[in-house]
Order: sequence, then C-alpha cells, then structure tokens
Amino acid sequence: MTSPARRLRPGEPCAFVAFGAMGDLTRRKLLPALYNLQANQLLPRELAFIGVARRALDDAGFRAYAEAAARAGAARPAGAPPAADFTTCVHYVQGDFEDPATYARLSDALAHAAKEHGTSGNALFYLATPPGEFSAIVRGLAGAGLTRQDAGWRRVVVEKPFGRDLDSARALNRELTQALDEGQVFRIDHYLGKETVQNLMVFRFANGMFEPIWNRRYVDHVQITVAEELGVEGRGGYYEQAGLVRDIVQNHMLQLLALVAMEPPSTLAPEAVRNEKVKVLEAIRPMEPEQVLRDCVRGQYGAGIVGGARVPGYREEPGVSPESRTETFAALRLQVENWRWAGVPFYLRSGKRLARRDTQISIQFRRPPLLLFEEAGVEQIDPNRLDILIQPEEAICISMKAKRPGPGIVLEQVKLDFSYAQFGPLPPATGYERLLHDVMIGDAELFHRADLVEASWRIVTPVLDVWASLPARDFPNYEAGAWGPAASAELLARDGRRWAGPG
Ligand SMILES: NC(=O)C1=CN([C@@H]2O[C@H](COP(=O)(O)OP(=O)(O)OC[C@H]3O[C@@H](n4cnc5c(N)ncnc54)[C@H](OP(=O)(O)O)[C@@H]3O)[C@@H](O)[C@H]2O)C=CC1
Ligand SMILES: O=C1O[C@H](COP(=O)(O)O)[C@@H](O)[C@H](O)[C@H]1O
Repeated sequence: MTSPARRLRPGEPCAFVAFGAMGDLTRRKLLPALYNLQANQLLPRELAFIGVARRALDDAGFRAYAEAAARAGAARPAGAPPAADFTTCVHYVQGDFEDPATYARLSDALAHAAKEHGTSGNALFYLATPPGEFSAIVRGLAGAGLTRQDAGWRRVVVEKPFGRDLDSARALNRELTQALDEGQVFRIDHYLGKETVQNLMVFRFANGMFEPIWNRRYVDHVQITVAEELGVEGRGGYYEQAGLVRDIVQNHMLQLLALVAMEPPSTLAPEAVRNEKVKVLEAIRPMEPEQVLRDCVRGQYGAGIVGGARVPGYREEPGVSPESRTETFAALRLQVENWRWAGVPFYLRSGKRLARRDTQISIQFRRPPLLLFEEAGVEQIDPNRLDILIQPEEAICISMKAKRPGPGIVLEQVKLDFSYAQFGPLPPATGYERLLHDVMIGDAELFHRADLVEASWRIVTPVLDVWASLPARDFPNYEAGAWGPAASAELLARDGRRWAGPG
C-alpha cells in the first residue's frame, strides 16, 4: 500500500501523453484534473503534457486550447498560480493513430520533453480515444519502441469500455500483454476516484458494527441507482456503439456492487483487494436467455421535459440513427451466489435523461421478526435502510423508526445522517485527480486487473446478446424526465418491493 506521505508528494517526473487530445474527456476532465493537481502541489515540476490528435495545430494553438479547457473545468483555490503556468509544459503532436509516422513524431517530442522539462524518460500514455482505437495505439507505441522501459517507466492508461463483450475484452487483454507487462497497464474507471466511492471500503471495514449484519440473514436486498439528467451530450456516435450497459453497468455499477458485496480483504495491498472483487463478480452467474427476459429491463428515452426544458428524444440526437435500438436505460436483478449473499437480490438501474442526477446505494434490511406494536395500531413496520449517497449529495443515512413524542405509540421514520459537508466543503474535483496521481506514483490499487474486467463482461455479455436478438419495437419507451420505463418499477413490484431512492 502506498504510504500516506507518498500520496501527499508530487507525482514522479514524466511526460503525460494524451491520445485524443481534442476530445471531450481530455477537455472536460483530464486537463482540469491536472490543473487541480497542480494547484495542490501534486504535479511534478518536471512535467510535459503532450497532446496527440488529428487536427492541424501547433504548440501555441494547443497551449491556448489546453489553457481554456483547464480554466473552464477546474476551480482554483485562492492564491494558486494561473493556468498559463500549467500550460508552459504543453506540446502538440499531430497525426492519425493508425499512422506509424505519428509515433515517430511522438518519439521526438518525448526526447525533447526529457531535455526541456527533465521528465527522466518516464511517460504516461493516456488513451482518451474511442475504444476502437486502443489496440492500434498500443501497437503503434510498441512498434516505435515507446513501451520499452530501459530509459524510464512507461505506463498506459486504458479508458472504458474495455472491449465490447467478453471475447473482445479478452482479445484486447491479449494484445496489451503482447506489448506491455501487466504492471504497465492501468485500466481506469473514474468512479473509483470519487471520494464517496473510496469511502465505501472505509465504511465497511473500519466500522465493526456493520460487518455482523452485512449478509443474507439481515439484508433483504440491495439497490444501486446511477441516474443521469444528462443525455448523450454530442456523443451520439460513441453512444450508438456502446449503450447504457457498456457505458455504465459493465464498469461503474459492477464496481459499486463489488465494493458493497466483496469479502473483507486480508490486507489493503492492491492484489488482495482486487482478488476479493474478482471473487464476488465471479459469484454472479451468467444469465440464461429466459432469465434475461425476466430479470432485465431496457429502455430508450423519447422527447420530454428535463430540468424545466424540453429536450429531444434519443433518436433525434446528432449521430444517432432514427431507428436506433440502443438502450439508454437498464435495470437488472442480479444474484450473488455465495455463502454471504445467496437469496439476496441486487437490483441495479441506470439511465440517461432521468428526472435528476442521483447516484446511490441502498441496503434494505429485513423487517423485525415480531410485530410488537400491533396492539398500538401499527400494522406494518418499514424495514431499516442504509443509504449511501454518492452524488450529487454525498452522505450516509440510516432510516429507522422512532416514537413520536406524545400520548400513545405513533411510529415515525427518522434518519441518522452523516454528510460529507461535516468535513467542510470538499475540494472541487473531477474524480480523475486521485487516479492520475496514482498512475504517476505507480499505484494500481484503484485500477482494474484483466480478470476483473473479464468477470464483469461475463455478467453483462449474455444480457447484451439476448437484447441484440430482440426487435426494439417499443422504443422509445420512457419520456425524458421520467424514471425509466414502467417495466423498471414492475421488476421490483413482482418481488413485493419498490425502488427506495428517487422515482
Ligand atoms: N467524455 C466523457 O465524459 C468520458 C469518456 N470516457 C471514455 O474516454 C474515451 C474518449 O471519450 P471522449 O473524449 O468522449 O471521445 P471523443 O470522441 O470526444 O474524443 C476522441 C478523440 O479521439 C480522436 N480520434 C479518434 N480517432 C482518431 C484517429 N484515428 N487518429 C487521431 N485521433 C483520433 C478524435 O479526434 P477528431 O476530433 O479528429 O475526431 C477525438 O479528439 C472513450 O473511451 C470514453 O468511453 C470515460 C469516461 C467519461
Ligand atoms: O463514464 C461515463 O460516466 C459519465 C458519468 O460520470 P459522472 O462522474 O458524472 O457520474 C457518463 O455521463 C458518461 O456517459 C460515461 O461515459
């Protein structure tokens, strides 16, 4: 485990190479995150930022672009140096990822960075590109000898979705390991960089009171919701290829599930934590087709009202087919078939253009075994619930019953609350700061191992296969601004339950 002192020191000298430098991720997340890191003295002084993209630009043009992006997306504490300070280390390499000449130019830029910025030959290659480009870039880097570590470390950060299904994820893993050691590969999932997600491990394993009840004897079921108000935001071309399950469920949501359901690791060593995550995901058996039809719901939004404004339906978004069959909503009922969780359903739901942004986990406990308050007229007692609110509100709440003051017994639902606001305002962050710093110090704990990615695909690939074989006659089947199709509520109603959070 990386020492706390190491975490507070700047990352190691390096060239940060962003493939896809003019894309949405680099602009909205990576540049602002680096800028935030710099404001917190966590960037190495010996840093070069090299953008690689197709557009014709020179260093000065890209510098202006990077400065504007960093400024727009980051919030600087008072007294932090201005953005231009950060961008003095910015350079640009123009080229197509499929063209070997791009890597020859990049090689020159790296040599220049080592000389001008003292990067010690270290390089972090960030693949902020459409997933279809990952293999070509790794081949290009290896072909130009840029993955060799004889003159400094070379690390490759691979974005999600990692593959399209189990077979393509395996093929990509094989390609990566032909060119790189596993220790050079950082498969990123930005949800693991969020404060509240990191807190899940602390909450479970630093508080002895929850562990004894964290199992099928006491837990009735678990719900995970990742609701977005946003639509596809100009990423229609990407989204048509991905869909909600590849974009959110296979990665972010199964990570949340793994953190809730995994066994305590024997240590916090990255491998020990990753082993437990893989084990719990492997305990979710792939679904048979009839199970997919019964336990999985898909949806696509039509036009509607979100945040008071009328928004177009998914099929009207730029880059989307007017007959698109791509899902923008999914709800799944999963079973973790192990000793701890047998018989406890895990309900997952996520969607674009829902009524509001809301990511939360609800652990619903069993009802008390005896209705002691029947005589006082209380016929049914709501079960206790533990809600872990991840965004936008960051809090942990326990819902329980208390007696309302006064004569007689009147039970009232009350909340025991912990809000992150108690720590004071959280530093503004994109979620990428911690993860980028981790790569610069070589800490892989919050990154996925090959088997973890494959275990996640093993769960969702049968769902995608069945859906691909079905006609999508009923799309769109929910209005933008609603909480998904009616079948989502029915999935729980069938089991005598309902969504605990929003909707
Ligand atoms: N955007 C987001 O919020 C998030 C994105 N991600 C992941 O990050 C990755 C990038 O996403 P995003 O930034 O949205 O994608 P974009 O489509 O916005 O950006 C991709 C960039 O790659 C460039 N590019 C594509 N093909 C080539 C090529 N052959 N040669 C040179 N340049 C090329 C594009 O250049 P050009 O402009 O010339 O087409 C574009 O600048 C994806 O894997 C996505 O899943 C993950 C989490 C969040
Ligand atoms: O990975 C992705 O995540 C974002 C949602 O991230 P959040 O941190 O705002 O919750 C999602 O909008 C995007 O489609 C997806 O690619």
